[in-house]
Amino acid sequence: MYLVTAEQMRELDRRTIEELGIPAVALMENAGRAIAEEVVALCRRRGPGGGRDRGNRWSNGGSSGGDGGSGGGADGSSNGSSNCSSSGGNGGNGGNGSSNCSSSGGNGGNGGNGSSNCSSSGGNGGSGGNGSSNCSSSGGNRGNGGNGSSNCSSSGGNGGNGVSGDAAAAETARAHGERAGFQVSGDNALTLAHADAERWFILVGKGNNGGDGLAAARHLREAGIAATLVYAVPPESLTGVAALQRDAAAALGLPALQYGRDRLDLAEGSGIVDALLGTGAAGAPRGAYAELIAAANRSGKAIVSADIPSGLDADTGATHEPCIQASVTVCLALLKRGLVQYPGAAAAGRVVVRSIGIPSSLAGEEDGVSAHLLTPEVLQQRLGVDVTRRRSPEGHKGTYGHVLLAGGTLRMSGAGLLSARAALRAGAGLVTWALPQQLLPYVAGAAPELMLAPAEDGGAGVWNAATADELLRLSGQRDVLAIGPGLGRFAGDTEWLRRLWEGTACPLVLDADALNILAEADYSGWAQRKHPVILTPHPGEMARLAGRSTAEVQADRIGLALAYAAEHQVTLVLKGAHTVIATSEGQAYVNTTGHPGMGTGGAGDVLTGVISGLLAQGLNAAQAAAFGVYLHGEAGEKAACERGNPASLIAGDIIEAL
Ligand SMILES: NC(=O)C1=CN([C@@H]2O[C@H](COP(=O)(O)OP(=O)(O)OC[C@H]3O[C@@H](n4cnc5c(N)ncnc54)[C@H](OP(=O)(O)O)[C@@H]3O)[C@@H](O)[C@H]2O)[C@@H](O)CC1
Ligand SMILES: Nc1ncnc2c1ncn2[C@@H]1O[C@H](COP(=O)(O)OP(=O)(O)O)[C@@H](O)[C@H]1O
Ligand SMILES: [K+]
Repeated sequence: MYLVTAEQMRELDRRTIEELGIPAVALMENAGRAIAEEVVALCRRRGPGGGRDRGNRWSNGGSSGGDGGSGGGADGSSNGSSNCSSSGGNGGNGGNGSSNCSSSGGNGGNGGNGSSNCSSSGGNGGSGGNGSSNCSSSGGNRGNGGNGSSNCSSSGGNGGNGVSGDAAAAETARAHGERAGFQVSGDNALTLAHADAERWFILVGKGNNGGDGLAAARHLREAGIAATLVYAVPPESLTGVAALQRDAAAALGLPALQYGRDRLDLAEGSGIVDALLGTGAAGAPRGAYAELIAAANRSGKAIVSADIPSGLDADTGATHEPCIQASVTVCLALLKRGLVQYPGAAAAGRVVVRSIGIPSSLAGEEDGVSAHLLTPEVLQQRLGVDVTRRRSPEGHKGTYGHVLLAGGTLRMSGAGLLSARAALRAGAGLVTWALPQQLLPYVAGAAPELMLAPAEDGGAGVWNAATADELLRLSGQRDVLAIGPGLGRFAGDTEWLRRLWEGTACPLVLDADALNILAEADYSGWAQRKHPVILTPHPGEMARLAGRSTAEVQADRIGLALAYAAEHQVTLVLKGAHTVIATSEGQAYVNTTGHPGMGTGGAGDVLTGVISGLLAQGLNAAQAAAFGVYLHGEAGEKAACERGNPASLIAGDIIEAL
């Protein structure tokens, strides 16, 4: 899935309109319809008069996708769960909003709604794979299979009718399904059993985002939902296609208020569509926009944002003050970068990407820069990774490469051990851990699968500059050199690292203090390497490398990672929630796996080992970095699930879950 900036999106809009001849108003009409469908889907999920429904999932397509975080359910359900293997009992819901699960709904259950990376199956009468992605799913008899799913192998059950969620609509579908030869159904995506209990306020801005909201209001009216327009500016100031939408809404008699002129109490409604600011916004919301955003957040009502939450920087994920805190963001056409980086990702709630007639095939790399959400499809199709990690039947340990790890000191021996063990679990055939001599008695036997290469340390249990010769010698027979976990700093470390940088004929992975050494060196003057370098900084290390503050790094992670990787011709892994991988050729990948439980000492050392282990097996730098980050996050999710409470997750658990 592509990730675009506001400017790239505008260019795709322009090309669709000018080169394909699709009228702008048709795109807006589709946008409005998509937003209305997601409002209906949200109303179904929460029931009449429900409160806020905030979750955080991406899904691509269907109006019923992504029930993440809805919590609670019938017998044997796993709603809102993640990383679990579950099965719903009779009448249960299996796997709603789940991720990385194997789940199956029992009789009458729903299997795999909004799930990702799942194998799921709905039982009799269940729904399989609604809004899911990367799934293999199947609905049972009378089930709904694969609505809005992408990249799925899914099959609906007998009599299924592509409808989901709403019980009344499902009942209608069943009735029709049983009448052979004559099947009629209404517009199910805009059908809501309790529509008359809903009243939505549509906050309308001056630009095309406001136009989307106006179109949505008409479609909501069609679904029987009362929609009241709230203009942030005098309606007369709207222009172009947004003005067309304004006039259509007025002709239909939709009630309209103007902020600051008419009385408004958002608490009187059951939900809010935020169509104030989209990709055309510049800077922090001003005047009436800011006041409406603050009032919407205060109201406690569910908010569905059109395209992006108003107040969000669509490119960076930075949030202005104020910024809408949405339950659902209906992202139009292509996923905006700002929706996948924090704090924007949190402000967006659940993100649903809806197609509106702008072909994604138009998105390309004309300017040499592109960004993608890191999914199994991207790993396989764009990066050419065999995600099954198949082993050759005739393979042996020599087939899978040999990692050399330089790290660990007496005070930080665990970091080296974690890295080395993770490299083994990632599938490297052999791993040698080079470490200061004095550590040997303490770590010998801690991982019997490891080979240890003690380096002379003068009895202090720390590294010294003289060890470069020994490391150069050892690296001659190894496939990758990883430096950093538990390394510490020492006299002459800059020259030590320069010698390894210039003298090794294999890929290098640098982490922890190796990055701090690099940050202090002007390494642009070092000899160019023939073999790739992967840097794996956390935001603090990135700040030192880039000479910025940590806050500046976090303010535009994708942009900074791309710029740094291109300038220094390295593969960069900027760690943290939704880790960014940037390649020297101008590609960025934003990870989709991981868990807050991974914020624990040593988790990064494990990642270094995983990436090194993959490099040793012959993956190239981009493949190893991206797949390593993906697997590491997936293992973290699994380990968090297995621990019961994610707070108790420790780095070693991630290794065991690999
Ligand atoms: N065919 C298409 O084009 C399609 C477009 N689509 C939709 O259009 C959206 C982009 O629309 P857009 O470019 O009109 O900009 P948009 O975000 O509505 O706002 C701009 C207006 O807001 C104002 N303003 C700006 N910053 C402000 C601030 N900080 N505080 C206060 N006001 C501020 C500024 O007014 P000004 O200050 O210049 O008078 C300007 O007029 C996109 O996100 C998607 O939803 C889809 O329907 C697909 C088809
Ligand atoms: N909230 C989170 N969500 C997902 N991954 C996380 C989160 N917090 C930390 N991580 C991951 O855990 C690892 C922590 O690495 P790092 O900070 O280098 O730890 P250490 O230096 O202790 O080894 C990184 O891979 C990071 O992406
Ligand atoms: K918006």
